[in-house]
Amino acid sequence: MNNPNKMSLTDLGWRPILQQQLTLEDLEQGYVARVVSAQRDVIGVLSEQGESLLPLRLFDQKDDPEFRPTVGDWVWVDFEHSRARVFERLSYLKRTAAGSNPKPQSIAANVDTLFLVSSCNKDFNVSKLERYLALALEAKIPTVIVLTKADLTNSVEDYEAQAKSIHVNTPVVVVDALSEEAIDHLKPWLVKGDAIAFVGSSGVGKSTLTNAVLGREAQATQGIRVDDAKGRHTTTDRSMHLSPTGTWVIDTPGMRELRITDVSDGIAEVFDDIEALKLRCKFRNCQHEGDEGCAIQEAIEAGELTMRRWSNYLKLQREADFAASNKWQQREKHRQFGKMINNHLKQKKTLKY
Ligand SMILES: Nc1nc2c(ncn2[C@@H]2O[C@H](COP(=O)(O)OP(=O)(O)OP(=O)(O)O)[C@@H](O)[C@H]2O)c(=O)[nH]1
Ligand SMILES: [Zn+2]
Repeated sequence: MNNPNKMSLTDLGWRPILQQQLTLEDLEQGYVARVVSAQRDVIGVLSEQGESLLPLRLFDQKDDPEFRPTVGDWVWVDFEHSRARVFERLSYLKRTAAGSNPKPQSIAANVDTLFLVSSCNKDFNVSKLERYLALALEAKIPTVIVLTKADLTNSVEDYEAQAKSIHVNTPVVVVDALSEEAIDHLKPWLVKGDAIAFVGSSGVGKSTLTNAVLGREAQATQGIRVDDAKGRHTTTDRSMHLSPTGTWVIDTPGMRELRITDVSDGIAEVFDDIEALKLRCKFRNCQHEGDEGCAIQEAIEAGELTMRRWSNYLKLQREADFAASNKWQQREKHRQFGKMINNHLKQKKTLKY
């Protein structure tokens, strides 16, 4: 059957480094595809063969929320023998759902550029941007901060300067997302074959920018409530769309649920200034609480480090430590349970023979 959605691996965003994960045998027995949509039991993929739907049960990793295929993933499929596997990811973004037993949920894999969207109004919050950026850098995704609603403020420069102060290597662009030029500001990152994604609070303009990149009429965007600067949540599906210029846009649901999981590396990267200062404290075990020769305290007094940034660093670090310890406790619980079962089986065996 003629499949209209046949695409070359290059157009799908294939990277030579992924080749290392393929054997000659793999290529003889199966094919490589990219996941463009994910539902509960089935994923949609595109490949040189065209478009197809694959049941999740083909994958060994199907029961692990972190390793089952998600949007953006590369997969290898041997349909004849009902086998499939997910490639090791070049980047991976997940979130932790709320609740007493938080399970990680995949947001996207192999994203090339993440646009962290906030707007020049009450949504703008440096500590929140630092939090998102820590997650993005932990996920190993090059990130750009996009400030929307430039047309609704007189203090664009002020917002821009604050955003730029977060991390030297993270570019900041300021746009009126409704204007025709908005897309020009994002052009440097809209590379053919690359996958991009917009994250940020509800109502900041993610759908508007997505529609601009995809060249489609704005749909499903909703009016923002002026009084509390909160928009309604309107984006729900999780899939990857192709723009007219060949860039893939991964459409993610609102990320209000984004929580700090185990992101100590991301935090260290966002706050590299603080990490560098800590090395300059007089004593190696400095608690940075008024200790003699504390470089952190000195930087705060000199106005080089804001109390806000320091407090947010401590707060995010505490959350990350907590998440890490929780993870360890969960693993320990599993280990103990496994041990109990083993002992039980052993006992049964002894009884039998
Ligand atoms: N004036 C102005 N309005 C904007 C701008 N960006 C977005 N809006 C408006 O703000 C509202 C919310 O924009 P959306 O694109 O739906 O926001 P979103 O981030 O996708 O929101 P969710 O789907 O809820 O996550 C819409 O009414 C947009 O038209 C901008 O730069 N300037
Ligand atoms: Zn110190």
